[in-house]
Amino acid sequence: MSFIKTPAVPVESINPKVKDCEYAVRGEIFNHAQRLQEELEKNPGSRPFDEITYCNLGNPQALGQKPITFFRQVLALCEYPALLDSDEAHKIFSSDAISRAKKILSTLTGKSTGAYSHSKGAKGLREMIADGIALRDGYPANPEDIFLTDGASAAVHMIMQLLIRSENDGILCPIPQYPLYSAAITLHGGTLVPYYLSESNNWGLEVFELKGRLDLARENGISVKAMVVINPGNPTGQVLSESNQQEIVELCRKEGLVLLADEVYQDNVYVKDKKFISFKRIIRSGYRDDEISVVSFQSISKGYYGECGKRGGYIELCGFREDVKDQIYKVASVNLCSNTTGQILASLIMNPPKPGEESHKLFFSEKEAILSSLGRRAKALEDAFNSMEGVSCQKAEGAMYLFPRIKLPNKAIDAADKAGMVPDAFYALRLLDATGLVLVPGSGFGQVPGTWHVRTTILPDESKIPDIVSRLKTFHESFMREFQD
Ligand SMILES: Cc1ncc(COP(=O)(O)O)c(CN[C@@H]2CONC2=O)c1O
Repeated sequence: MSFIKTPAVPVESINPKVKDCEYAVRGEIFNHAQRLQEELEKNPGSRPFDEITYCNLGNPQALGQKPITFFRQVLALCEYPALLDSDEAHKIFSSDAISRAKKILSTLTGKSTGAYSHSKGAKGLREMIADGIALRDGYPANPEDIFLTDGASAAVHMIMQLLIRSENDGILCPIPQYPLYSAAITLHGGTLVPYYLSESNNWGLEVFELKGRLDLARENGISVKAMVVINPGNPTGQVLSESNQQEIVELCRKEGLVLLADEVYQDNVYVKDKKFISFKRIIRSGYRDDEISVVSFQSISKGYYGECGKRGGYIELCGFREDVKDQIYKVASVNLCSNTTGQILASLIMNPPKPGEESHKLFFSEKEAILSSLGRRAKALEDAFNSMEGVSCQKAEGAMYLFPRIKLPNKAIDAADKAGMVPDAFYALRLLDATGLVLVPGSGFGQVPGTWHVRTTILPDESKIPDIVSRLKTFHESFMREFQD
């Protein structure tokens, strides 16, 4: 019997779009961290640190954040409905969790989380989400324009698949950007059209920069279909001003661009002088449905809920014609439906307990404790970075990240070059080897050529922040001494 000598699927034979796409958040530095973690488990004490601290991923519950009690009580009851009839239930679960679970189960096909739901997501859950959007914005939302998805990532892929016909179709993306967008555009065969956020303007979005990039792409034969805006920003942490949002909407209207409004950090605003305003609200307060098309993205992975592993989220469509919405529905139908746990959580984050309800007091205290702590951690890390030689960090107004700029000495850049590495990846790797802290090189998000950054999350437990700051500073001082020009 002849054995196959060559791999059944040689890498040369796979889709080049897959080979071309990159996703730095779980890239080479992360892989090295995994190796170090295995080494530490085998040989404790083998490194100048006891544990790996993953600051590469916005994964709150991986770093100790507790889930919201009310959300988990409702989920538990939905997953095991027999509890609803037991006397024990009322001793463990709040009455509003029990009533919410009964209401949710009544919206599910077969009254079971185990059944396929409608391909847009259970209609009753979409109605609850629509109510939450209307309460947030002060404008109605149509449940038929909401599609529940297995996280915002799946939603981004669905929309890129819809918009991109060939490499001649371009998508305007912020630089730095969350690399889901560059990866999705590559995977779907389109062209990323960059527009640079202005670091000196606290990562503000300048319309003349946008227009210049748009015109340049069009001169090069690119049909620019859409524009991505991430607000609050990842990795930059800015919260757009309402006037900036209005400029963006007007530009999209004038230029016929679909606005892709990634708002997964809408519950993560830490500064008093900013608040989250949805693009949906901006549109509804000044535009007709036939003037602009907007896709709003939401996720259960962020905010104060951080339910990343449950994979839930939604898109809300505004200003799309029925024949296009039918195409989106067709694509959603191919995947049958998103998972029902994620659907339930999406309905919960958009309809949390209200004042006066039994669970509201506990819910509110849990939510405020998480958000105020995130705000303190953001400020502590922002101040730490700004105290370090050659480092400047913009205000972390929202989201879950900091993106400090590091002015690396030429000697460090030469050393990186000799190691065959991009300078900020060289810095991040040296930082990891010295401290166990996993940060992502700014080059993984894009940056103005010749500038170097790293991205860290603000997620390690607040009690660990002083030690993290101390490790960052000690490493940085040693690195800058070693490579002093
Ligand atoms: C701006 C933005 N959009 C979408 C997503 C995807 O969210 P889902 O979990 O709903 O698919 C993320 C995840 N944030 C990534 C994951 O962790 N760190 C990050 O930068 C994100 O930051």
